[in-house]
Amino acid sequence: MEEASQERENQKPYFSFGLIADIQYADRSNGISCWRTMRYYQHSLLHLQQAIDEWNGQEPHPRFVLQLGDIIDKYNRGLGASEKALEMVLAEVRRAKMPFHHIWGNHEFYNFNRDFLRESKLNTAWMQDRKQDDHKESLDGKSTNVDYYAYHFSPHSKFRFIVVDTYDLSVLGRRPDDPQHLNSLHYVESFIQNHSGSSTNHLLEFNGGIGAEQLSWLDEILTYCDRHREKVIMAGHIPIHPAAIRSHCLAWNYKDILRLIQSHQSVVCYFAGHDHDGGYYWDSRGIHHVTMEGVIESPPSSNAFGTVDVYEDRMVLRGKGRVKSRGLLFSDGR
Ligand SMILES: Nc1ncnc2c1ncn2[C@@H]1O[C@H](COP(=O)(O)OP(=O)(O)O)[C@@H](O)[C@H]1O
Repeated sequence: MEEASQERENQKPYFSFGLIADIQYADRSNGISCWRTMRYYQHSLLHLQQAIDEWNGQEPHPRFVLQLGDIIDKYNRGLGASEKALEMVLAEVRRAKMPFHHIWGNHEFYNFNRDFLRESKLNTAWMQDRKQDDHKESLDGKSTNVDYYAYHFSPHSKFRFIVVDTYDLSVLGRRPDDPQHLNSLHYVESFIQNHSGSSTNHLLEFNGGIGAEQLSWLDEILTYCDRHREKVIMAGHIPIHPAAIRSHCLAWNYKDILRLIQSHQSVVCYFAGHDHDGGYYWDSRGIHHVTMEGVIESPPSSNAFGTVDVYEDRMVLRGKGRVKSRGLLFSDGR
């Protein structure tokens, strides 16, 4: 028994990656949010610096970082400082020895529209995987639909990461006459009409969902991963499991998303941000739902980021500041 745990301790991970969420930088004094929580708008940049220093100093350093969205705060827009604030955080990101995969959250859409984001450094889909496997079955990393921002990549033959766009269904980021904007309004209206007994607390403007086309793209990728015995780690801004959050921060169509990913044995974990208190749940199908604590609500004496070590049978999240450390075991068959 002791030998087994000793062996475990001596094991080297296949690779590691960093996690950080809700930096929400703005050149603005600390303030209380409408949820009566304290937000540290300027200090969040120092927190990002500290996280990058720590990752750069790790040996070996993490292969990449998943930045889970809301990199700058909505207040920048009112200050006319959206591009400047973005440049400030990206200047920090450039110091990192590893690439960042950026996810888009509601605050990206308060500051910019999709056309801007697509052309910006926050579009990291160029790191998508376009590899062909041994059977010459091609798996094109990027979705063919240009309107949503989702892609996948494989840093190790046994693992694949899928970045999903949880504002694909949304009333943020598109012009009011855009077909997908209208489609999103229609989704909410018809949900309210057809689900009279269900809770609609999460159908808020600052949440959104994954549209039908993206879901079918996801289904295809996950089918490929099931077949090739790859373990899938998903990441999106909005949480998708009601037990992994403390508030109403839940994707509009979380039930559809959960139903889909739980039907594929490849999915082992879903990382999200958005709910700054963080949360965790290991669902009935063995999928770990980790909601990362937000940098913006971390006092100067603390922080909120993590490094995940990936092994054959588990991941280990080493949390810093408000982020709890956790072992994330892969269930049998996952
Ligand atoms: N009903 C609620 N009660 C308390 N906090 C909530 C509630 N709904 C959402 N939140 C909080 O709102 C935050 C999401 O914030 P954010 O994306 O920054 O938008 P905003 O700036 O509009 O609050 C999360 O920290 C979440 O916990």
